[in-house]
This record gives sequence, structure tokens and C-alpha cells, in this order.
Amino acid sequence: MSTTPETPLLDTLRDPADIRRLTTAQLEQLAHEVRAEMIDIVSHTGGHLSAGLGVVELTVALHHVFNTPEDRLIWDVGHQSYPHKIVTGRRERMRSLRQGGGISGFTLREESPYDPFGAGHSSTSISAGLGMAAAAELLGDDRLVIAVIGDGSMSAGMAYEAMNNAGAMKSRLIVILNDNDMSIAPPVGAMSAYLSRLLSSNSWLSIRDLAKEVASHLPPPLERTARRAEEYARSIMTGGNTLFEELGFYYVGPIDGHRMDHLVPVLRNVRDGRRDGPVLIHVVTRKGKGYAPAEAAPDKYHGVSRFNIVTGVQDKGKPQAPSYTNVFGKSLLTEAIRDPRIVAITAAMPSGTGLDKFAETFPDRTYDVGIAEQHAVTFAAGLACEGLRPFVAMYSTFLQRAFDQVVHDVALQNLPVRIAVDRAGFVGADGATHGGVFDMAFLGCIPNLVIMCAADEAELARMVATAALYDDGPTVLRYPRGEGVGVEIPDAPEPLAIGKGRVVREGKGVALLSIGTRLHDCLAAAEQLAARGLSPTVADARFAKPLDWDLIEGLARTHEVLVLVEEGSIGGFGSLVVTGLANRGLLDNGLKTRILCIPDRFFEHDTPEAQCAKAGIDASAILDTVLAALGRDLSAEARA
Ligand SMILES: Cc1ncc(C[n+]2csc(CCOP(=O)(O)OP(=O)(O)O)c2C)c(N)n1
Ligand SMILES: CC(=O)[C@@H](O)[C@H](O)COP(=O)(O)O
Ligand SMILES: [Mg+2]
Repeated sequence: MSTTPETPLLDTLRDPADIRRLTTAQLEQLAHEVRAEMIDIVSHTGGHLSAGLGVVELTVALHHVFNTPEDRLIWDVGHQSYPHKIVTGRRERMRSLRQGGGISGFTLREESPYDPFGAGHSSTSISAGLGMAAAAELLGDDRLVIAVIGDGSMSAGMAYEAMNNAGAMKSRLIVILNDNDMSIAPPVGAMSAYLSRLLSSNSWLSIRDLAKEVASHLPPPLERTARRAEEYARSIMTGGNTLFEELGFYYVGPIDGHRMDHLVPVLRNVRDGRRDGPVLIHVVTRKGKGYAPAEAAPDKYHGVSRFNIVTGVQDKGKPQAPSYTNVFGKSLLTEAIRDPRIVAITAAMPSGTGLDKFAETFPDRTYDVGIAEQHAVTFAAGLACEGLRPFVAMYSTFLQRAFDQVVHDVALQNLPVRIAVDRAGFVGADGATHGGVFDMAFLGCIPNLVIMCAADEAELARMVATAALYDDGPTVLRYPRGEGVGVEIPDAPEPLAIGKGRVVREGKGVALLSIGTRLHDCLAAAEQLAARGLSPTVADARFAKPLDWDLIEGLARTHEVLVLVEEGSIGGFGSLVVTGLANRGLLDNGLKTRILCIPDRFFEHDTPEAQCAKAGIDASAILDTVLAALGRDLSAEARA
């Protein structure tokens, strides 16, 4: 790699091997350029900003010291991997970030050999890294495995399960704890407080780092003595062993994650040093580093829309209607003002779930449990046992983590826990890792659950009111990401009759029965069918459990075609309906029944509309399905 002072280093970079040849000053220069490039990219595409900005120096230092991709570098969650993508051959393609067919916003194995493990959900990196390290040992490979995990992600149980195992296995795994004292929101919990104490009781590593440098260059016996002395010095400084040391890790830190001259020697030391157990390097960084608006408000710049670099103002567009999240938050607050037994639980997503407003009004009745979805659900079960009315608000995709807790701790004991499932359905740019597509299938099979799906924001307000009053067992309310459809929201939402759907458009011949917000595509398809001389009935099931058999049986007996439409995977609403129809003998007389649900594959990032079109659950797919079921010539219809 030949450079002149005028040539940006980033322009000359082919792959990380080039980074390995740079001097410390050049590494600093490269970090500077990567940061500027990342800000420019995200200002055009939107995406995760402040987390990536905080790890620019760390990214450059890691690729400088370690032999990636032969050494495995795993980023937990992956939302901070943009600098990594920029320096691993994806710089140009980053301009297509999170767009259909473009670069993923998370690490993805199929995207690059430099992404040895895909992510999106948090706290998987230590487990995956431990598996890779164990495989390397078993296969006799000399490679190193480095897992980078944030302080927020360290609040999840899985991280501790993995550390517990790593310490016992004496694995050679290297864990880098990227401590920026932030999750999306400010971090919570005893672990976070512990990390702060660890920092305040430790000076920066530089002096001890020097001691270790010396130690590693001494012959073995002396080296051990020197190490012991250094460890002793450290335990005096921290007032005892760190939690990580108790778990069997060799703890190094804290070190300043923005100082290349600190990072590089420490990483080198760890690379070349001991091989008889896992190492944890405690790196301290600043979320949003190097971009003033993000540094000032790392939570607001965690995930951003396109923005003006100079002003920092994000282009969020003009909302046409309130988001479902906000409607949920407001509705719950209204109920809670009336009912002191209502409490709210979030797993590290107060603003994402709309519970931030609830927390402002009722701080004592709000619990942010950290990234701990399993615990959140069982914690809610405990609250319900004592007569409270807990609402656990969680994204559909993260609820996947708590399946057994819903089954074993909530449903089996028929506890009145309310589970608010946000981001249900396609979520767009976050792609397959965050798609809320499985909840209907994995919840629909659990006894005792009442499952409601909102077709619009007024329905959601009514569902919150319904759940607030329902004490006979657990309830689930499901609603999507994004804005409502602009209907008026009643001031005093009337609770729904449990298990009762509604006919929205009376017709004959063809019945479209939807659940959730697919209703609007059914209505649009009905208009198009009407233009072709048909008069479809459109109904909103409202409840996936219990199903409204009066409604469904009526539709089945009086129509020739029944199309079931949902924004969820195979095995959800449609399967529940068809199972019931079959067992009631309602399919025996030739009812033409079709299920439009999300097909049996993963859908990558795109707009939610494009995802629905690709999945075949939009208005045009409904239209085609009906015409095909009626045996009408689709190509002739299209020509008409
Ligand atoms: C299982 C799971 N729950 C929630 C989230 C949402 N989430 C994404 S990033 C994040 C905060 C992570 O904090 P930290 O690990 O400290 O990383 P930072 O953003 O501070 O770099 C959260 C809660 C997730 N990705 N996975
Ligand atoms: C990385 C992560 O899991 C979150 O930051 C997520 O991207 C938030 O998604 P929303 O924008 O839907 O809140
Ligand atoms: Mg953090």
C-alpha cells in the first residue's frame, strides 16, 4: 500500500491486511477517516449511528492486531459493525445499507468472511465465540476468537451462561467488554453499577499495561512471578478480584478505547500472551464519539433516519397518524391512572415500546429489567401472582427468547400477565433478525392465552382496555411497527367482547378474513374485486385465540371462497382457523380455502411494503388468490 499525505488512507485500503502494516499514527488517521465516512453514509441511509461511532478506534485496532478473518471477530448485536464493514471490503456497498438487496445493518455470515457470526439479537457473542474457540482447540487450529460485547448486552443471562462455561472450560476465548455506560437507554441494574464501580476504583491501564509488557518479555518463571505481582497490584487497586476473575477470566483493564496507543499494545499483549484461560479486556468508550449531536444524545442517535450532518436534524417525515407504539403507551397510561394495580415492564426498550411516558408518570410502577426478556416475563408472572396487573411490552422478535417463560411460568399457571407484542409483522430495514413474524405461530399453540391483534390504532386502544380488565388468564395484544392508519382514537375506549370478531364489509361469494393490520389490504383488494363485478365480504377476526367460531362458521357456510390473511408465519392464525374448519367438517363441502401468510423462509431487509409484496400477503396477492380460486383467467383479468 503506497500513500501520499494527500491520499486518504481509506481510499488505499483493500482489506484488513493493509491495516496490519500501518503505524500507530496511521491507524489514528484511518480511524478518523472511517468515522467521517460512517457519519456520511448513515446521514444518507439512516441506521444505527452512535454505537458504531464509539468503536471506530477499537475496530481499527482489532483488525490491526488480529489476523482477521482467520482469527474470528464477533460483534455482539452487530448494530455497531458499520466501521468493521467499511474496512472489510464493503465500503462502497454501505451506501445501500438496510435497503432492499443492499448491505445488512447487522453482521451476516453470507455477506462476508469477515462476519463469522450473524447477529441482531444481543448477548450471543460469547457463546458463539466459545463454540468457535472450542472447535479450534479440538481441530488443532491456532486461530484466536474475539467476541466484542457491550455493557448493555452484558445484562442478558446468556452472557453469564457463556462466561460460566468459558471459565470452566479454560477456553482461549478473548472477550472485549465495550463499556460505554449506555444501552439504547441509560443502562440499568446491578451489573451496570458494578462496572461503574470498577471504573471509578481503577486508574487507566497504562502503567499496569507497561508492567504486563515487561512481564510478557521475561522468561517463564520470572514472568509468572511478575504477573502475580501485577495481579496482586491490581487486586489492591480494585479492592479484590473482579467478578470476571471469579468467573475464571483474566481481567485486563480498564483501558481507554479511543486511544490507539493504549489499545494496540494491550491487544497485542493478549494476542501473544497466556493461553490457559479466557481473557476479558474492559474497554471504555463513548457512545456517539466524534459526532457532537450523537455524543450529546446517544440514545436519540442510537437508530436514526437520514439526517443533516451539520445540524444533526433527522428527516423523520411528517407523521400522518400516531405510531402504534405511542397509542399503546398512551392507552396504558390512561388505564393506569384509573387502576393502581397496573404496572409496566420493559426489557431495555423504554422508548421503543412507548413505556418511557408511562415511566415518567409512574416511575415506581415501571420496571426496566435490562436486556432480559426471559426474566421480564417471569418477573411479570410473579407480579401477577400477587394481584398486580402487569403489562410486559416487548418486540415480537425479542419475545422469541421468552417462549418457555410464557408457556411454563405464565400460561400453565393461567396468570393474568398482559404481553404487549410490538413490532409484530415485518419491520423493514432491520430485516430478518428483527422480523416479528413468528409470534402468532409460537403463541397460538399455547393453551390459556387470549390473543388479540389490532387492525388499527383505535382497535389497539380498545385492546389495551380489554387486557387491563381481563383477569381470567394471560392476554397477548399484537400490533405492528410504524404509524396507524389515521382513525380517530376514542377517549374512553370500550373493551372488546373476548373472542368476538367483526364483519367490516358485507358481501357474498368471497370472504376475506384477516387478522391485524392486513385488514386494510383486504379492503383494498375488495375494492378491486368489486371493480371486477364481485362483492366480497371482509371480516376482521380480532382474536386469534379464542377464535370467533360463530363468525367463521357463518362465513364458511355462506361463501364459496374463504381467504385467510395475516402478517405472520406459517402455523399462525390461518393454521388455527383451517384446523378448526377441518375438524368441524366445514371443508368437506368444497369450500375453497386459502391461507395467505408469510411463506416458509426468512425475508431480508427492505421496506415493509416490499416485504409484504414479496411474501404474497398484500392487496394484489389477495386479488390474485381470489381470482385464481374462482378459476378466473388472471392474465385476461390483468389485461382488462
Ligand atoms: C435480545 C435483544 N433484546 C433487545 C435488543 C435491542 N437492543 C439493540 S442494541 C441494544 C443496546 C445494547 O447495548 P450495548 O450492548 O451496551 O451496546 P451499545 O449500543 O451501547 O454499543 C438493545 C437493547 C436486542 N438487539 N436483542
Ligand atoms: C439493534 C436493535 O435491536 C434495535 O436498535 C432495533 O434496531 C430498534 O428497532 P426500532 O427502530 O424498531 O425501535
Ligand atoms: Mg453500551
